[in-house]
Amino acid sequence: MNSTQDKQRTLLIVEDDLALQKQMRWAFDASETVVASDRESAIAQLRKHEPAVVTMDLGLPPAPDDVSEGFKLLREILTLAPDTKVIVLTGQHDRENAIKAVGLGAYDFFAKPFEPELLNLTIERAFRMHDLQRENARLAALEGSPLSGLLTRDPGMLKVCRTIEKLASASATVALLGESGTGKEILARGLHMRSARARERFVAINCAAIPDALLESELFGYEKGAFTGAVKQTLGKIETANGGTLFLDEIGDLPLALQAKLLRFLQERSIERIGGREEIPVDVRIVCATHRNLKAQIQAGVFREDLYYRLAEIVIEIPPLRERDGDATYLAHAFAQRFAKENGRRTPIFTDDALSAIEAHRWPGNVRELENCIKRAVIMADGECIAAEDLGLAAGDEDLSIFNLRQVREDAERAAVLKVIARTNGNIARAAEILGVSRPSLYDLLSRFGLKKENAS
Ligand SMILES: Nc1ncnc2c1ncn2[C@@H]1O[C@H](COP(=O)(O)OP(=O)(O)OP(=O)(O)O)[C@@H](O)[C@H]1O
Repeated sequence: MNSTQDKQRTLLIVEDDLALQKQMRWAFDASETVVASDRESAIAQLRKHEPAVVTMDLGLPPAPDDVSEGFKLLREILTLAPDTKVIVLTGQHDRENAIKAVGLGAYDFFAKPFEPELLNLTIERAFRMHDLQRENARLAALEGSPLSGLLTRDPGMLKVCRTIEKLASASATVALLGESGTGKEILARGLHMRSARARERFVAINCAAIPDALLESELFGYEKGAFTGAVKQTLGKIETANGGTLFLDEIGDLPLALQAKLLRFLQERSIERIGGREEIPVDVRIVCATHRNLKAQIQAGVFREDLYYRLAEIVIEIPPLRERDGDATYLAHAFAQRFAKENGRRTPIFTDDALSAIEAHRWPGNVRELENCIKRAVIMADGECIAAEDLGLAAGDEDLSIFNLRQVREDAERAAVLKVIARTNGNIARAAEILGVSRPSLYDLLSRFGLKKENAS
């Protein structure tokens, strides 16, 4: 967290006049300043420090009297880091180039010689604008989730959402397979809301939560007097969902006798209430879900194969939370914001060790477990921070996975180094520049990964 904040306050000064460079560094000491005196070193600094704001002279070596090198640098900065706020310093009567620079995407311009106080104000404003844009982008990402109420940034999960969107208009029966708490119901609702049936009802029934003896009447309904206690005619969930979508959760727990009855309904598309004689046509779209392995259940003889093929016209596998890149911390922030708002509190900040613990935990209960964990932490946290101990996650678990995370980082670093070394044909100076590290650091990495060449230059 802190390192990101520091980065956001970094100012890059590109100035070839070393005396002026020093003066500027001194004048703008409210920010972390880094300097460069030509285009190449400026780009290297940009990659390394990711400054939020850059001030740059348009006249840069090798032709300080010309603006072409300056414009080239401006274009490169805006291509590499489009959010950077660039303030261009021009000659006293150089309106034309100033306007051109702003046209290319510079944030503002200033004529030289400048008054440090005035330039400082513009720099401050640029930092604020940068922060605001970041915050807006973050909020937009929160709101612009692919399906209503579903938050994710993981490519695998985004793909699932796109599939759901595509399938919404079709009438095919969809089976959602995934561990408990992975969001199967949210996805089923998303499918319904995006379909032509959205104005009709979405009816959910959890086959595992209702005793077998009651499940039949819950699904199919009954006529008055059908059995003791049947005091009035009652519609079942299937009929209630007529015109809309029926979500059969935990379908793997449906008893065999009811499997036969459900299969008949799927074939005939009509039902008979318990104790009734009438065939009632029902038009529903079926979405079912289970955390069980249906194929294994078929093998074991507890799930009908013919029903499986009726239900699983399209199968969507939902990845568990531990396999979604970055989603655990992303969701943790979103839930903390939501629960804090609901409790009239300020959104707490996660400490670094809390974030590491969230990343490291395996989340066997998936998003539901994470949601409950953050809800409790928001209530338990004393101040404005959520620390690792507020989360109450098992410590042993953590250590193991931190080891794994390190491995993941190391693998990613190794892959990046290898790729850049290959691209630059072994040119260490160039590779270090692209990777945003110093040459000695790159040598260290090469030897750590056993990639060091004897005569590396
Ligand atoms: N990607 C997500 N973004 C936000 N909230 C989510 C997400 N996935 C799940 N949730 C929330 O987590 C909880 C569990 O989700 P849901 O009931 O859809 O899971 P499920 O897979 O159907 O679980 P089960 O198999 O136990 O019925 C719900 O409160 C839901 O709102």
